[in-house]
Amino acid sequence: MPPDVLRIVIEESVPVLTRVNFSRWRILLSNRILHLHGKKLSPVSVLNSSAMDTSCALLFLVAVLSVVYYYLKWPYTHWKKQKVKCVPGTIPAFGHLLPILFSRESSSDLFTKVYRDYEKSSMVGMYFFRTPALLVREPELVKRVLVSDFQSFQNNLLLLNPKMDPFMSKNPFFCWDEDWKAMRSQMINNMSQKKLKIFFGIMHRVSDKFDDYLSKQVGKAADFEVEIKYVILRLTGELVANTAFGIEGGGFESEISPHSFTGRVENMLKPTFTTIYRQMLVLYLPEFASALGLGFLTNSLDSFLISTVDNIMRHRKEQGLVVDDLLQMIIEASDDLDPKVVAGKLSGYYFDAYETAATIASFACFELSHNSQAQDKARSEIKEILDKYEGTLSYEALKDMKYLEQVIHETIRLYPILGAAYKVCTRKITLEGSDGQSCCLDPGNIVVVPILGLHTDNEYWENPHNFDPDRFNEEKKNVTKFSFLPFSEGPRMCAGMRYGIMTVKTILVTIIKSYTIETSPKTSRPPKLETGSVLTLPAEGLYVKLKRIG
Ligand code: HEM
Repeated sequence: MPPDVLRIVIEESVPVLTRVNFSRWRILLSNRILHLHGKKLSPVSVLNSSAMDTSCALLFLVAVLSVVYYYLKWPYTHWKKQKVKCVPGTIPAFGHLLPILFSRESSSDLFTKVYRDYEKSSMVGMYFFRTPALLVREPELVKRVLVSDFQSFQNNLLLLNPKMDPFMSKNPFFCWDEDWKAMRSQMINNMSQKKLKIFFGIMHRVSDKFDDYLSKQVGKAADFEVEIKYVILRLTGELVANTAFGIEGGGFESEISPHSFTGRVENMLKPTFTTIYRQMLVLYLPEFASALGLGFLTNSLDSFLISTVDNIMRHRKEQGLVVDDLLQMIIEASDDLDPKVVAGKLSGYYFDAYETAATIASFACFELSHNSQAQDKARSEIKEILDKYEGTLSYEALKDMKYLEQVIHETIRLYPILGAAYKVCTRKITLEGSDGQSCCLDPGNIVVVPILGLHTDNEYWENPHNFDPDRFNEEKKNVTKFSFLPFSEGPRMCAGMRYGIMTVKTILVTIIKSYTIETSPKTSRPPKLETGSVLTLPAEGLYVKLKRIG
C-alpha cells in the first residue's frame, strides 16, 4: 500500500480504535469459543457473530498496520526535531539508500549530489535505512569529525562479522575499538621507511618484468589499444605476490594459467552481479547478510590463501630460507605461526594494495591521454631525474619526482578511491556549523564525509572539473585544509599511503618513460563509474592507445 493511502487509512482508523469497547471484544471472543465448543447459536446471532468477526479482523489489521506504519515512519522525524535541514523523499525502512541498493546511483554520486544541492548549508540530515546520518559540508566540521573530536567518531561504519569473513574482518579498515588499534599498529609497523625501501627493491624488479611484458603485448603495432586497468592489474597482482608472499604470480604470461596464483585469485575476485550484491548486503545490511550466511569474500579465497601460506612457510623452513618480504616480517614479529593467522594478516595487505593502486594509476593514464601537456611534462621530469641517477630508478629518484606526485594528487582529487567516508558516533557530541545549525549526535548515529563533493567544490578549487596537476605545485599550493581528503585524515587515515603513492609512481614511470598515452574512442570523458561499489572504480574499463617512443 502506498504510504499516503496507508496514512489516510490509519489516521481515519485511530479514533475508531480509541473508541473500541474492550469488553465487547471479550464477548466476541467468548462467543467464538462457545461456537467452537459446539453450543448452538441462533441465525441472528450467527449473522451478528460473522459481522463482528469481520469488523474484529479489520480492527486487528488496522492496529497492526498502525504499528507497522509508526514503526517505519517514526525514525524519520529525527532531523525535524533537531531543526537540521533534511533531504526530502525518505522511503520507510530504506531512508535515502534505495538508489544505491538498486544500483541506480553509486554511494559517491548520491552523497556528492546532496553536497552540491545544499550549497548554503553547513550540514544536512539523511537516513541510512532507519538510522539518522549527518552529512557534514564544511571543512571545519570535517576536521572535528576526523581529528579534533576523533574520540566521538573512532569507528568506521563498515564492520564485518568475523564468523563470515575471518580474514577481511582483520583489515583495520573494517575493525572497531581495541581490535582496530591492534590491527592498525601491526600494519603501521610494516610501513616504516626501512621496510618501504625493501618493498621498493622488489617493486623495481617486478616493474622491469612488466616493462618486458608490455613491450611484448604492444609488439610492432603502431598504436596499441588497451584497457589499461586490465594491464596494470597484472603488475599490482604480481607486486603483491612478490612483496607479500615472496612468489611469482604468473601474471606476466601471455595466457594466465587458471592454476597460477594470479589466475586463481583473479577468478575468485572477479566482480559478478552476485558478488556485487552480496557485498552490498554485507556492507549495508550486515545482520541480514549474516543471517543468510553471506560474507564479503568467498570462503574459497580464504582457504586458498591459507594453503598458499602453509606451503611457503613449510618450504622456507625445510630449505632454511630467509626472504626479504612481508611474510618474513610477519613471521619474525609473531608468536603465533598458525598459517591461518599469518594468512589473515597478509590478506588485508593484499586487498589494499592490489585494487587501489591499479585503479589510481589507470585513472592517471586515462587523464594523461587527454592532457598531452601534462604528459610531456611528466615524461621530461622522469627523463631528467633518471639521468641524474644514472638511468636507475631508485627509491630516492622516485621521491624526487615532484611533478609526477602532483599528477597523482590531481588524479585522486577527481577520482578519490572513497568518494565518501562513513563514521559512527561513539560518544554523544554536539556539532555547530557556521550557518547557525547545531546538531546533537548520539552513539550509533552516522556521519558522512563527502570527499568527492569537497574535491570538486568551486569554493575551494578553480575550475574544479579540469585536470590540472599544477594546482598542487609549490608556488600555488594553497589548498584549503580538509577540502582534500584522498587518504582521509586523522588517526584513521590510510595506513598504506606512502606505499600506495610509491606503487602508483613506479607504475607510471614504467609506462610513461617508454610510451605515449593517447585517447581511445572506446572510453569517453568523464568515464562511467561503477554504481555497485563503495570504491570509485571505472564501470566499463579505461581504454587508451599506447605508442612506443623511439
Ligand atoms: C594510493 C592508493 C590508496 C588510497 C587513495 C587509499 C585511500 C584510503 C582511504 C580514503 C582510507 C579510509 C580512511 C578513513 O576511513 O578515514 C584508507 C584506509 C586504509 N588504507 Fe588506504 N589507500 C590507498 C592504498 C593503500 C595501500 C597500498 C594500503 C596497504 C598496503 C592501504 C591500507 C589502508 C588501511 C589499512 C586502511 C584502514 C585504516 C584505518 O582504518 O585505520 N591503503 N585508504
